[in-house]
This record gives sequence, C-alpha cells and structure tokens, in this order.
Amino acid sequence: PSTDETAAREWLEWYNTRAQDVYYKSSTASWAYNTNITDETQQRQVEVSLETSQFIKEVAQNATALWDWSGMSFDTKRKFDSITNIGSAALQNQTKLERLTNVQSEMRRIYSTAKVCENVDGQENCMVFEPDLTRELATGRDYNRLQFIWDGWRASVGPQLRSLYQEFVDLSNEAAVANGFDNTGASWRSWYEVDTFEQDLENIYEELKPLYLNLHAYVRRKLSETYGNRVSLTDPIPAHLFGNMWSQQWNNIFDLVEPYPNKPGGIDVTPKMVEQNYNATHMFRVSEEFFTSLGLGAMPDTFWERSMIVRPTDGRDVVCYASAWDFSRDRDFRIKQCTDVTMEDLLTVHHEMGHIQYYIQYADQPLIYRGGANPGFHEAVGDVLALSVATPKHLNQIGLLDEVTEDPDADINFLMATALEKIAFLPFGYLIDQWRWRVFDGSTGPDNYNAEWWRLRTKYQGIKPPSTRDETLFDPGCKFHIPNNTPYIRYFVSFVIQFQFHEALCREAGHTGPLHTCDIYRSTAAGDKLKAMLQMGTSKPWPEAMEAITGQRSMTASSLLKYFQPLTDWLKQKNWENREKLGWDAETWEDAKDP
Ligand SMILES: O=C(CCC(O)(O)[C@H](Cc1ccccc1)NC(=O)c1ccccc1)N[C@@H](Cc1c[nH]c2ccccc12)C(=O)O
Ligand SMILES: [Zn+2]
Repeated sequence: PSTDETAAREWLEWYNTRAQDVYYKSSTASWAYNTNITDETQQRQVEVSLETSQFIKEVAQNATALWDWSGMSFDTKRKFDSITNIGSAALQNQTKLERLTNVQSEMRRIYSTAKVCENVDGQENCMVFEPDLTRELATGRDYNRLQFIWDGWRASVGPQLRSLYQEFVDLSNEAAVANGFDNTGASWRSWYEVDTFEQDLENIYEELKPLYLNLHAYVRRKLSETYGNRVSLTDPIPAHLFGNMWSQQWNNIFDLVEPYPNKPGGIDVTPKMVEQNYNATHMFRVSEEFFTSLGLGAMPDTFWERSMIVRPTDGRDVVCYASAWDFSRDRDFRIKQCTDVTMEDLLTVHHEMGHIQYYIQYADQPLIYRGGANPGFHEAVGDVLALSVATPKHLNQIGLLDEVTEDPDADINFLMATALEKIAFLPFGYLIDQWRWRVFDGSTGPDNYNAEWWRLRTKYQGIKPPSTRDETLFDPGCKFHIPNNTPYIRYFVSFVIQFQFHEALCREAGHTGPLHTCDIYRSTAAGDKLKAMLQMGTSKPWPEAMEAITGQRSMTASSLLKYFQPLTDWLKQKNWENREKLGWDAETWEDAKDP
C-alpha cells in the first residue's frame, strides 16, 4: 500500500462525494419505511441497507489495500480510522448480514406497531403508545388503571421481541469482533476516545447520587400521601406512579409533589399552549426562533416541506419515536415526530431541533466529520437551549406564563420541576447501557435478561415493578432504544455536560445571579461560542470541543450541582424534618403488596 499522503487525500475526496450519494439513497429508503410501515417499504429499506453495507465494506477493504496511513498527518489518520471502523457491515457472511438487517427492521416494526387493547362496553378499544398510553400515564392518578397501562405495554411488546433480541446480540457481537472489538459494547465505548470512560462515568454518578436520593425520598413521601400504604416509606417505589412509562422522568407528577402549591414557578404550561391554539408547526417555529435569536441557522425550506411533525391521520403505521435526520446531501434535514401539544413535547421539539442545528453547523465538514464531538454532545445541544426556554422569565416573555415573581418559594417550585426531568433521569440514563454492556460481554445471559434488568432498575432508580416479573417477559425491550439498538449512555453524558455548556454560555451572555435563572435568549455572544463548537463536528477529540465552549477539557458534574444547589439545600432540610430514610432496601422488598 502507498504512503503518498497527497494521493491518499485525493482518494478521500472521491470517497466523500461518492459516500454522500450512497447515504442519501439509504436515508431516503429508511425515511420511506419509518413514515409508512408496509411490507414493501420494509423490504425496500432492508435491500438498500444491504447495498449500503456492501459499499461500506468495499471502501474499507480498498482503503486498507491501497493506503498505509500510519505515518500520515493526524487529520488523514483520523479519517481513515473512521472509514475502516465499519460496524455491522464487517460481517463477512452475507447471509448473517442479511439476517441481522432483517432482525433489526422487524424489531423496530414490532415496537412501532404495538398496541394495548381493552374491552369498553363490549367494544374492543386499542390504544397506541403516542399519544394514548403517554397521556394515560401522564395524567392518570388511579393506581389500578396505571398498572393496567404499565402491564399492558410490557405484555404486548416484550415477549414478541425476546428471541429476536437474543439473535441480534449474537450477530451484532460477531460484527464487532470482525471489526477488532471484544463485543458491541466495547465498540460503542470507543466513540468516547478515553480509556477511563467507564470509571469517569462511575465517579460522576457517585457525585450525583446524594441529590438523587434526596429527591427520591421526598417524592416517595409525596406519593405515599396520594396512594397510601401502597407506597411504603422505606421500600423502592412502584414503577408505574411517575407519569412516565419507564419512570425515567417525573415531570408529569409535578402537581403531586409541588413544594409551594400556591406559588408560581413550576407550572406546566400545557393548558396555556392549548388555550392559545398551539400546534406542532408553531412549536417548531418557536424553537427555530430561539436558535436564530442566538445568530444560529434557520431551518432550510426543505425542512418544512419534508419533515413529518404530526402522526399521519390516514391510518398509516409510522415509527412515532422522535428523531432528526441528516440526508447527507443538499442540506436535506428532517424531523420525524408525532408531536402532541404539551410542554413536554415542546422540550422534545427543542431537543430534536438541536440535532438539526448541529447538522446545519457542520454541513461544510467532510462527511466523515459530520457527527457530534461525542454522541453526548449531539444529545445536549437542544437541551441547552431548552434550559433557557423553560425558565419562568422566558415562558412569561413568550406569553405562556402570566406572572413572574422574585420569590424564593417560586424558585424552589421551578427547580423542583426541572429536577423531576433532569435529576430523576440520571440513574435511568446510567443503567440502560450497564445492562446492555453486560448482555454484550456475556455476563448477562438470556435466562436472566429480566431479572438483571430489575436488579439494576431497583439498585439505581429505587423503583420496583407493580406486578410480578419473569423470564417470559422482556421488559428492556419495551424501551425504544433497546429494540432500535440506539446506545443510551449518550443521554447520561448529555444531562451532565448540558449544564457545563449552560454555565459557560450564560457567562458569555453576561448573566449575573443564580445559574437556574439564566436565559441566553438573543445573546449572539453565546451563540457564537456554541456555533464555533458545533462547526467542529467530529474533527477533533471531544475534550477540544469541550474546551472551545467551557475552557476546560473534562466532563464534570460541578455545573449541574451548582445549578440545583438551592433545591439540594431545601430537600435536605425537608427530609431531615421528616426524618426520612434515604435510599431503599434493594434486596428485602416483597413483590407488590396486593391492596
Ligand atoms: O430518545 C430521545 C429523543 C430521540 C433522539 O432525538 O435522541 C433520537 C433517537 C433515535 C436514534 C436513532 C434512531 C432513531 C431515533 N436521536 C436522533 O434523532 C439523533 C440525531 C442525530 C444524531 C444521533 C441521534 N430522548 C431520550 C432521552 C431523553 C430523556 N428525557 C429527555 C428530555 C428531552 C430530550 C431527550 C430526553 C428518551 O426519550 O429516552
Ligand atoms: Zn436526541
């Protein structure tokens, strides 16, 4: 192989142009399937996905045969390393690659078309996940009805996925080994480019755990006030009472835990949005306007023409789970989301628009560098802006909150509402890939998929299933990212670094006062700093991108802890007054006590 770097870089130019066409075709077929699930669109998506894998495999083989890049520049080496790290395409056996592609497509279809049915006045009534089950869990306050929804979803999805997932794990691991990794988990962790990644995460989790335990104990007390003795003050909390299918965010039970009910601050503005006839388009326009107020990019016209931002009403099956798409050519970026008019969805709109903004800003990079500095960065962009949008000051400014008072009690209400989304999420964001890494490295076998899942769920979240679980079920499969094979530690990373970004951008915007009152709206100084980082894409290791925004090179929990400090003090005082026992008996709790 040649060591001529000039010739090698010309070859990379060829690759860049050719690959954009291949990925455009692949995105188009995948989009057609995701926005209209039929046998034909599924077949076509699998076919094009196999062609794409073939291209990726051939390019990797050619690169290795033609070029010896070991002595070339950092940038050239980085590009070749990326091209030759080819994921599932590394499966040599064509039959196995075909099977893997089909299994992944089938798991996505099962999850996206699953329903929960019940008999209402002799009629069978079937509910879909979005918006039916989501709304039932978010607004329901009847213990048994919530349990029906919670059990129903798990009975409908898990058993169908269990054997497919088992097969997926084996095929995915074979591809990882062919790519030079021990298993799929090792391949995923390599994206973070630091050998101490797992230890760094553990250290950060330990720093955040006291705050979680205080929030958990306080919420458990409030839930026992609502649900009586079915919520014991020392046991893990029944998992179906949090307003969310996976107990991953607790914002929907704010009304049950509100510290100062007669004060403003944490109010869910959903009623205001409905009253003002908000619709999906308006929600996306509000988000776009926040980005452009910072001097960042507006959405291209094709974004508005080609996105799918509401569930189609023509009876089509679609993949509702929100996602943001980069078609790799002609600045064709799209969002697919079954948007509901709620505050929760307004925040998800900002999350998805954050992905699109990253696409816009690194669009001039070569294809190889069009990605997040690490996957957590991509997940953090939109959430950083949402931290400003959700402040009472900003909601008041855009007419969604009537009054703003300089009142410490209102501040605690607001911090509680934010903690129910951000702090509650941390153990969940951390445990998903703890479970998956152990499945990929073989420590967790199919015989204890579910037992291990609930061991981790109880250990980290302090929750317990409201009904008995066994290995005919497959509860992990009931969370989109598992059957969809989307890594999850990226969200834990995002929830930590988004506060580092927020603190740095607030400083740039000249904010004074407590961090949680900061709104960077219209600060082009903050926008310029964010833009500079986004434009780097994956061209440099993520500590350099972190340095570009915050001035430091590491991920740290300090900004998050600073943001919530007033609430941490309040919770500790409150829990001390109530003589709360922090934590739970992870081992000794019995199965759900039947009332
Ligand atoms: O999954 C999502 C949002 C969907 C996504 O934007 O992250 C989407 C997931 C996905 C990945 C791959 C295929 C299909 C869907 N990711 C992307 O669209 C995406 C875009 C660019 C790069 C990488 C991923 N959020 C997570 C984490 C989360 C919890 N609470 C939140 C609050 C606000 C925003 C996100 C969350 C969740 O709902 O559990
Ligand atoms: Zn995302």
